[in-house]
This record gives sequence, structure tokens and C-alpha cells, in this order.
Amino acid sequence: MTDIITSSDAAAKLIDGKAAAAAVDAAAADGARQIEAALGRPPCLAVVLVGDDPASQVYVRNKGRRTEAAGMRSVEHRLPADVSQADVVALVQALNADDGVDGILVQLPLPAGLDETEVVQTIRPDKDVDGLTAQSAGALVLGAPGMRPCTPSGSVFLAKQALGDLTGKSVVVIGRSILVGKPAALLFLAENCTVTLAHSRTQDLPAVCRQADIVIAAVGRPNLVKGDWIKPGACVIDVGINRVEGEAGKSRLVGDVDFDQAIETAGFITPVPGGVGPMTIAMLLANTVAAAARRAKVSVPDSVKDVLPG
Ligand SMILES: NC(=O)C1=CN([C@@H]2O[C@H](COP(=O)(O)OP(=O)(O)OC[C@H]3O[C@@H](n4cnc5c(N)ncnc54)[C@H](OP(=O)(O)O)[C@@H]3O)[C@@H](O)[C@H]2O)C=CC1
Ligand SMILES: Nc1nc(=O)c2c([nH]1)NC[C@@H]1CN(c3ccc(C(=O)N[C@@H](CCC(=O)O)C(=O)O)cc3)C=[N+]21
Repeated sequence: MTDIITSSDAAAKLIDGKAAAAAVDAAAADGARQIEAALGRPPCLAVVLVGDDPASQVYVRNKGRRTEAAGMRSVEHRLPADVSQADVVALVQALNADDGVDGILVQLPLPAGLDETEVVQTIRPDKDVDGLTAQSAGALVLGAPGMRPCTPSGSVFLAKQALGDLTGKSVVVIGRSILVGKPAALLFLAENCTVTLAHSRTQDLPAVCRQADIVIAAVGRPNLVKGDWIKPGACVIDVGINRVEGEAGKSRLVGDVDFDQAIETAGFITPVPGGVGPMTIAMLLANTVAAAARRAKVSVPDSVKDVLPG
């Protein structure tokens, strides 16, 4: 297996999200084989993509490819951007009722005019592999069993690869979205971290960040987090995926952290691309295997239990 933590020419070690995702994909593939042996069919993930946002299409394509590579079934449903609310809800209801579907992911954001909350709330909680329904969110708050959101789960996994047990670490999460920041704060709390949840109204964000043993940047602002915001030796998990103008008119992906600066002070850092992004898909696969197991009333394979957060 490739090393997940590798050294760089600068101070920080790199956390290789691709290598970590390959390990989690392998665990999911192992689990998928066990499910197929028990059920006579592999776990199945349905992805709903509304509109033609090019970035979303790339994610959906990556998800489809990795799902099949892990020996699972992937079904994509594409709807036009001008689809009605009722038609999106009806599709989710049909997927809820389809016994051959174990997991449902509705790609966010939905085009303007559609009620995202209603669509997400339509997903049956036992198929909510994105962990975004009120039932999943409630279970996370209560510390009860349930599906955890994929990007925050991936962020915890990578921080553990770098630091081991996270008990007592101070964590600053920047961004409080339902998809990333808020559940990330709760997952790190569940790891016994001391968590600060920062956002656009936070006062003196650089000073808040400098207290952190672990910084989670989930803002959507290219290079917002500067090198001198990072406590020497801290672990930096960059969730941001921002497309910016690169050389020769070509676009490239950057995170929310000024990587070239932060790598000089941090102890560990995730790159973009090749950091949290690949882990998000890996956790989605793991959640899909777990959902298939629970629905079939067989035990969740140990390989999958081991990679998911508590
Ligand atoms: N790697 C992956 O798999 C994934 C990556 N992403 C990426 O992560 C980033 C965040 O996504 P998402 O959470 O959906 O984004 P949202 O736009 O929903 O949320 C952004 C959050 O950042 C806060 N914020 C905005 N500007 C600042 C600022 N200047 N200082 C401090 N906080 C600020 C906002 O605060 P307020 O609430 O006060 O407005 C808000 O809470 C994006 O780049 C997205 O592409 C998202 C999902 C998965
Ligand atoms: N309901 C819902 N759940 C999500 O989890 C969700 C969503 N909606 N909407 C959009 C965001 C974004 N997201 C990414 C997933 C994988 C990569 C990924 O694989 N990135 C790779 C490659 C990126 C590339 O090169 O295009 C990388 O960072 O290395 C990125 C981003 C999931 N999201």
C-alpha cells in the first residue's frame, strides 16, 4: 500500500488523500463483496444531478467510476435545470421505493428555484448516504448511530492518519454549512476535540486559527487562509475546491488555504486536488456498503466499520 503521509521539501508532511481514498475504496470493495455474497447483488448507489453545472458533472462522473471500480452498481439520473420541484421529489420517492437502490445522493446545490431542503428531506433516512437528512443530522448531534456526511468523515479520517488519536486537540473549523462545516465540527467533537466553529462574522479569524492544532478550511474562498494563520506544526485540512484562472487561460483547482505559505509552517497539510476531494467519494462508498448491509439486516462488514467515524 502507498504511504498516506509523505515528506515534502518544506516543513510540513503531506497527507495524500488519493492514497487514503484508495485504502478506503479497498475496504468498501471488500465490504461490497460480502454484501453481494449475502444478497446476490452488489450495493447500489443512485446519484441525482439536476442541471448541467460542469463541475458537478465531473464529480458525478468520478463517483460513478469509483463506485463501479469498487464492485458496486451506480445509477445516474440527470434532470434538466428547469425541472419542476414536484418532478425532483417524485424521482427521489421512486428511488426510495426501489428495493434495488441502497443509497441516494442528490448533488447540491440544486438550481435556483428548487427547494433543496424539501428534496433532501424526501430521502429515506436508511438510504441517506450523504448524511444530510434531519434524521441523520439529529443522530450526529445525539451521538446515536446514523449516516455521517462524507466530506467531514473524510476530513476526520485524514486528520487521524496524520495525528493518531485526536483526543484533546483544539480544532478550528472555518465555514458552517450544513454540508461541511457544521457536521465537521460535530464529528471532531465526537473525537473528543475542543472545537471552535468560525464563519464570516468571526472576529480576528487569523488569531482564532493560530490557536488550532487542526485547521479545517471549508469556506470556498481561494487561498483565504495564510501561512501566518497556522500554528507551527499544526495539521491543515483544506476542504476548499475552487476553480481559478491558471496559466495560458487554463483553469486549475486550488483550496481555501494558501498552500505554498502554509506548507512552510504546518506540520501536516492536505493538497488540492488530491486531498479531501477523493476522500469524500471514498466515504460515500463506505456509507453505501453500510446502508446496503443495514437494509438487508446483515452486519456491516468490519472493513467498512473500521474506516467510518463513530
Ligand atoms: N472536498 C470536497 O469533497 C468538498 C468540497 N467543498 C468545497 O468546500 C468549500 C465550502 O463548501 P460549502 O461548505 O458547501 O460552502 P458554503 O458556501 O455553503 O459555506 C461557506 C461557509 O464559509 C463561510 N465564509 C465565507 N466567507 C468567509 C470568510 N471570509 N471568512 C470566514 N468564513 C467565511 C460562510 O460563513 P457564513 O455562514 O457566515 O456565510 C459559510 O459558513 C467550497 O470550496 C466547496 O467547493 C464542498 C463540499 C465537498
Ligand atoms: N449532496 C452533495 N454531496 C457532496 O458531497 C457534494 C455535493 N452535494 N455537491 C458538490 C460537493 C463537491 N464534492 C466533491 C467531491 C469529490 C471531489 C473530488 O473528487 N475532487 C478531486 C478531483 C477534482 C477534479 O480534478 O476535478 C480532488 O480534489 O482531487 C471534489 C468535490 C462533493 N460535493
